Amino acid sequence: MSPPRHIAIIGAGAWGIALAQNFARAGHDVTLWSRSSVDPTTRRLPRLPQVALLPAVNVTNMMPKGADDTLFATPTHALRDVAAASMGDGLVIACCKGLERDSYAFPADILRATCPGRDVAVLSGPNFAGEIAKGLPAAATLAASHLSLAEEIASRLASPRFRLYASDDLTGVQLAGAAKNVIAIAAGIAIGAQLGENARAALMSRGLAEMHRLNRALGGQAKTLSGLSGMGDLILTCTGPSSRNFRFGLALGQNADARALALDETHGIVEGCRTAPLLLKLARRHAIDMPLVETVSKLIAGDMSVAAAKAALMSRPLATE
Ligand SMILES: NC(=O)c1ccc[n+]([C@@H]2O[C@H](COP(=O)([O-])OP(=O)(O)OC[C@H]3O[C@@H](n4cnc5c(N)ncnc54)[C@H](O)[C@@H]3O)[C@@H](O)[C@H]2O)c1
Ligand SMILES: O=P(O)(O)OC[C@H](O)CO
Repeated sequence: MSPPRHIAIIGAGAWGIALAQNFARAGHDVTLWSRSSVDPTTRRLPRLPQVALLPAVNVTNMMPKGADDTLFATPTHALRDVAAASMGDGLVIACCKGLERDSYAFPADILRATCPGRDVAVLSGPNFAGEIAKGLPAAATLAASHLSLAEEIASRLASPRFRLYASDDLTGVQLAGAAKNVIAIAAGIAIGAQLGENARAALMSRGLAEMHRLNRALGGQAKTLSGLSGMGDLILTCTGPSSRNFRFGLALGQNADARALALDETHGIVEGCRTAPLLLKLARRHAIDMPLVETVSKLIAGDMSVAAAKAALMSRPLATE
């Protein structure tokens, strides 16, 4: 085991709380920052009153300073503001999955801009927060600009319950993390609209093909998409009923008022809703065809019905694999 570190987690939603539990259990000194005020007597967070944190987690609404490592677990759209307010000179790790509006920046690019001079890494993989919080076994990719840096970070943050695999492919890891949420919405729609398991598998495979095309254009490595942050997270999010992206798609496929649900962040962020139109624009900038992402964007915007989406995707010109 590596020596305990002072770890700051920024963002006290499902993922921030789970990461705090994980690192506290592994023996680190953890400070969890919540933007809402915290009740110090119960150590419970007002937005998630059912969550009682391990005693080793120090909860604060003052931005922690002097941490060895700072992990950001807010939604992607909030990252720039909270990272700009973060203090210290230690490593910063993006744990959110998505793209920033207007800039189309991935989380690590946002951290590079807001935390100059600090090492930047990304943590991404098939990880439902609820399972991590319980200490169930899991694995993820830890990416940094150099493999040696990624390996060093992985070795000091991994634990017997949470294995970390090092990667130097920041682009591939982040593209996969952003895109799988969009494909998971498509998978949920297919199941919600009773289009069948064959349709879901086809959407996952063709979604992966779209991810490969954009990944190549952005300079990411193909092998990343076969790994934990690629296939691993795609499988989990498209098939795990606790995925919020999948559940949102399910509701949309069942004709429920899913758009209102997605915008209500008290049920947790559905990152794929924000990501879909941004990913489509990013793809168009690189002249990459992403018909599935385009279709999901239209469905989310209410510009297409599920029946029309099914007809459009099934009548596209036949292609090779
Ligand atoms: N939940 C998971 O299983 C999981 C796993 C891996 C990665 N992620 C990613 O982590 C990120 C966060 O997800 P989550 O599940 O914790 O979401 P969540 O909706 O449960 O929590 C989001 C947290 O961010 C805070 N927040 C929102 N806007 C903010 C702002 N402008 N400034 C400061 N804080 C703000 C909210 O108060 C809340 O505490 C997402 O990008 C998600 O894709 C989630
Ligand atoms: O609940 P979701 O759909 O945001 O997915 C959570 C994680 O990203 C799964 O790895």
